[in-house]
Amino acid sequence: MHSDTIAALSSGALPSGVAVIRVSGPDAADTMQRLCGSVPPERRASLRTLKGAEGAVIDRAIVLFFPGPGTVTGEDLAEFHLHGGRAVVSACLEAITAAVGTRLAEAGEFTRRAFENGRIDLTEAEGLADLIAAETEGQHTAAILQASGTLRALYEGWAQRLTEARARLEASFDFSDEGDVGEDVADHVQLDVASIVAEIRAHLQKADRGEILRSGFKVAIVGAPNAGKSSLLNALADREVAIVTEVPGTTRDVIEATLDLGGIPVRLSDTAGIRETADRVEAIGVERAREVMARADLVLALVDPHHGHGPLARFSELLSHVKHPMMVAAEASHEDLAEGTAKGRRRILTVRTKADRPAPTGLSARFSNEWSDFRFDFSISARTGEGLDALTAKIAELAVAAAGLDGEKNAGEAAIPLRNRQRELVMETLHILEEFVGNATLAPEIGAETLRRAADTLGRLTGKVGVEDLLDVIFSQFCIGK
Ligand SMILES: Nc1nc2c(c(=O)[nH]1)N(C=O)[C@@H](CNc1ccc(C(=O)N[C@@H](CCC(=O)O)C(=O)O)cc1)CN2
Ligand SMILES: Nc1nc2c(ncn2[C@@H]2O[C@H](COP(=O)(O)OP(=O)(O)OP(=O)(O)O)[C@@H](O)[C@H]2O)c(=O)[nH]1
Ligand SMILES: [Mg+2]
Repeated sequence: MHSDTIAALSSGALPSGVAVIRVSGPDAADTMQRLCGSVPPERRASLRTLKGAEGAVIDRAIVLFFPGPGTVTGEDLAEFHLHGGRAVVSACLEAITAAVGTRLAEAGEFTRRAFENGRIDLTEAEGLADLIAAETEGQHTAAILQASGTLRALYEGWAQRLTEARARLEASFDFSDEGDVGEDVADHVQLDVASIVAEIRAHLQKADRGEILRSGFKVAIVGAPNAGKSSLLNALADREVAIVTEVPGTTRDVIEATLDLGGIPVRLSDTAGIRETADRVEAIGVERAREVMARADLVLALVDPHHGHGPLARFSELLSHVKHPMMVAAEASHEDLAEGTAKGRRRILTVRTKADRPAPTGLSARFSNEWSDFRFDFSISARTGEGLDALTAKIAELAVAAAGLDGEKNAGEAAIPLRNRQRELVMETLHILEEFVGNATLAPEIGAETLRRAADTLGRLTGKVGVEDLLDVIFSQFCIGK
């Protein structure tokens, strides 16, 4: 338990309709007494006139007192729901911190106390941080699950089973001269640990989804210069994010816009038109376009068949820069293209642009002929909006599927490691357990020690084991007042 009492504005930017100041610690009741003249009935909203040291009225406000340990922080907690003016709030904070032993809270300090007092574990604290940062429905859902303990239950469950397995192994040392008994136990423990390993592997496979929920589903808009890439970005973002001109080679840098599609943050990157170029700046842009394409979860390959941006073979060459095992448009069937990720490849959608313009004739027909038989996934016009809804719906569908929000509804399965910290420790646990599984020659004493290390690593995930060094990093990422 802490001996000092902390206070902070826990609501948002001022001025606001109402501002909430929270006070947590042994002097919370005292603070209430000083400012209100009495401590209101526990856990009941009460209207009080708050006064400062000299008796000046600070505000007439709603106040609440929650006695510990049944509170968010596990300590006595006082709340002042004030009129949200800057002077009101600063006068109130000043009056609160006038007492010796009461000070302003640091970022994340309320949540840190909740953790230190055993009200929540580290994964739940991380879930709370994500909950506050959540901007889309998908992020919201994942954060709620994590804040309410789905990861905790999973990791504590594994740690528990490992501890039991180790206990059985250790008990078997004593029987080792009785031959069979020891071997029998060892076999069973091997089976148990193997099934935990399988569960951990399945859990880690969801890490990509966590990454998508946290940092967004990445969509690269690529194609030859002038294909209409920037126009598509602007149309989807519904604002003029990128410069559009009739000059091929207009876009040189990567331009990003984030949309909320199906509850998933979708990060669109408009890129420089890909071509051989002598222009140094444009060449760098083309290189960046290739990098963006290689990292994308989805590639939108745009073609304006009116333009002589080269034959189908060049388009294939373009798509060959997609990092995953290659699919060449000229060779791949339409179905192959559409089934991109289903076969473990990056997904590519081919998009014909400028659908509002009449079919090409004359000179340009020479180039477009090649495309007349090509079956595009989508045909759009940034100018008229034609086809944009269908394309958007497809992107949303793919983003939702990639984030894994379309299937499993039960909480255990939906538990996704969202953070690098979580992924790395789960990975470490897996590697330790892999030393154990299938290693029949391992001496039981060493096996038991291996299981202990794995359980400890899980303990670092939930914060049960040696994480002092981590706490400053984790909690400083919160805002003041949380
Ligand atoms: N005004 C206010 N609103 C808030 C918070 C707060 O601190 N103050 N919270 C801050 O994060 C969240 C709510 N979190 C809370 C968590 C536990 C308890 C609590 O009193 N728990 C007790 C009793 C539970 C019960 O009555 O069922 C307990 O767990 O023992 C209160 C709020 C969001 N809204
Ligand atoms: N008619 C018509 N013109 C379009 C459409 N989309 C884009 N354009 C025109 O095509 C030209 C090129 O558009 P951009 O969006 O700048 O093309 P880009 O692919 O970003 O080109 P770079 O940045 O040079 O690689 C501009 O003159 C646009 O007005 C469309 O749907 N219909
Ligand atoms: Mg452009």
